[in-house]
Amino acid sequence: MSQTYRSTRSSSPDTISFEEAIIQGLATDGGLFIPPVIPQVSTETLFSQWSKLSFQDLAFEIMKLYISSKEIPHEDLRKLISKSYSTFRSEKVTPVVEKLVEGENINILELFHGPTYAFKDVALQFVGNLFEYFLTRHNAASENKKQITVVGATSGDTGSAAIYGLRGKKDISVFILYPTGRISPIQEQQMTTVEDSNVQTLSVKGTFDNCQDIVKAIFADKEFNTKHNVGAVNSINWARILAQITYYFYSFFQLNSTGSSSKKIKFVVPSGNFGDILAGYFAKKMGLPIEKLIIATNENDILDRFLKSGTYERSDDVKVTLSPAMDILISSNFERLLWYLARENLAADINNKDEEAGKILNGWFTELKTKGKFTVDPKIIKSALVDFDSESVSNAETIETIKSFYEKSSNHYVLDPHTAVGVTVAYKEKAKCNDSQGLEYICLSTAHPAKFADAVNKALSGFTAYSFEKDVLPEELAKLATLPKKLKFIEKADIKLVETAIEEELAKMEL
Ligand SMILES: Cc1ncc(COP(=O)(O)O)c(C=O)c1O
Ligand SMILES: N[C@@H](CCOP(=O)(O)O)C(=O)O
Repeated sequence: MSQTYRSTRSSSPDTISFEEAIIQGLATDGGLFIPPVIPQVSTETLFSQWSKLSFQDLAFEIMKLYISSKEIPHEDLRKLISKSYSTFRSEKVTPVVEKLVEGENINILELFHGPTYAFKDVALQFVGNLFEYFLTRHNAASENKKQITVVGATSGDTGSAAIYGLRGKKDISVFILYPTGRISPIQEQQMTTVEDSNVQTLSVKGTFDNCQDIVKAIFADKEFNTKHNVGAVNSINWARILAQITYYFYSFFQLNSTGSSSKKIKFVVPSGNFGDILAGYFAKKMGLPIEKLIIATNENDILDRFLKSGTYERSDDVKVTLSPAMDILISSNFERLLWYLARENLAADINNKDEEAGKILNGWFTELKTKGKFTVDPKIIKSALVDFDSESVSNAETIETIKSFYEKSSNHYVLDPHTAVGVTVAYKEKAKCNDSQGLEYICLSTAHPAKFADAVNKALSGFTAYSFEKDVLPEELAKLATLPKKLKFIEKADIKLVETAIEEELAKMEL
């Protein structure tokens, strides 16, 4: 089994180790690191062994397939996993709430039981501990002490999850860029009220895509990167995707532990940067018999448009929606999927398939940069549609679903607006497909509703029995409003302004 990594844009046969891929974050050619070999798991192993494991044991079985024990000995990997999930409020880490509406096959996979109440915690608690592990080991063995400057972009959730994963960690500083006024008040409070001196938030006048572009440009700035050892916490970092694979297996087993072919499962995933659903693609390719992965987008629907037209087109017109964490125009991780699709469909008959796929991807992404779009061979779309389907959802539909789900579910279940986008898509998919008997939908619930008071109250304030403070808001989040905020404004989405701010703040930090 190969446990090495290569860039999606590389046409060289060279590969790098897991540690290099994680510490480097983004490849110097602008590509994302991927494992060219996806490990396979037999049906026998899945249903006679893995289906009985706890979340932590399952995470260990999956991760050890992607990380050589020469890099992280198994005992250390187990400890890293156990530490990472000890901070979760649910014993199951990511529980499935089954059939909330009587007679309907919609199940909710709750991914928000970590420290910051969003799915990002599942990966970022692990990533924080992984950075610490690699740095401590390096610094103990070398006279050349290393420090990492983590620079991340957020549309609201990655930022706080990264900060909570890395706060107070030795030799690591964290800078998080977010678009001013485009995240929810609680998300901003979560990020800006952390007192640890190694953390700084940067509120940037612009959109999430501007922030993400600046982060990628900082990685490409050789001088700055070499001087500061820039690290990635966004899902450009492979460890983010890896850690998310576990909950696809774990939730599948919660509904179908025997592998019974009459119990099929479709996953519906609210998508923006395509990191969450990409983990589902890896689970499927490893052998988990997922029927379909359904991409659910809000009105920022580049992914849905691509699957329907074959043209990946950047627009500058980001729509402000009620699911702001998905207000994203360019989905970073889509590039990873395209690499596998290009290799399978356009390089199948070539000897050096990996290198050829890299060449193709490089061509597409150069076109995206110069012409604002690229179009793929119809074979790519046909192949993508074997694993994926997609739908987009309007603000009005989002509100309607929060309302109707509250009305008809047991215990008046409150959906956050991102989860509501997914649930709406599940209903659309049900109406569109002639699903077989026994088919179940697992809708990923990517955030706690308390993080998005505006949308939730808009949908539910008409119900006399409903109270946001009493029914939705956890005490831990309510308290944040009273704490002092630490943030720095960046007047323009400009890389130089951001680099200067980082250097000014770094000089003040005692790492
Ligand atoms: C609450 C929430 N839902 C969904 C998404 C979309 O996930 P992804 O970017 O991995 O597609 C995000 C942000 O990434 C999010 O914060
Ligand atoms: N929705 C995200 C955007 C960043 O995505 P990432 O998964 O690449 O970190 C957020 O909440 O910040």
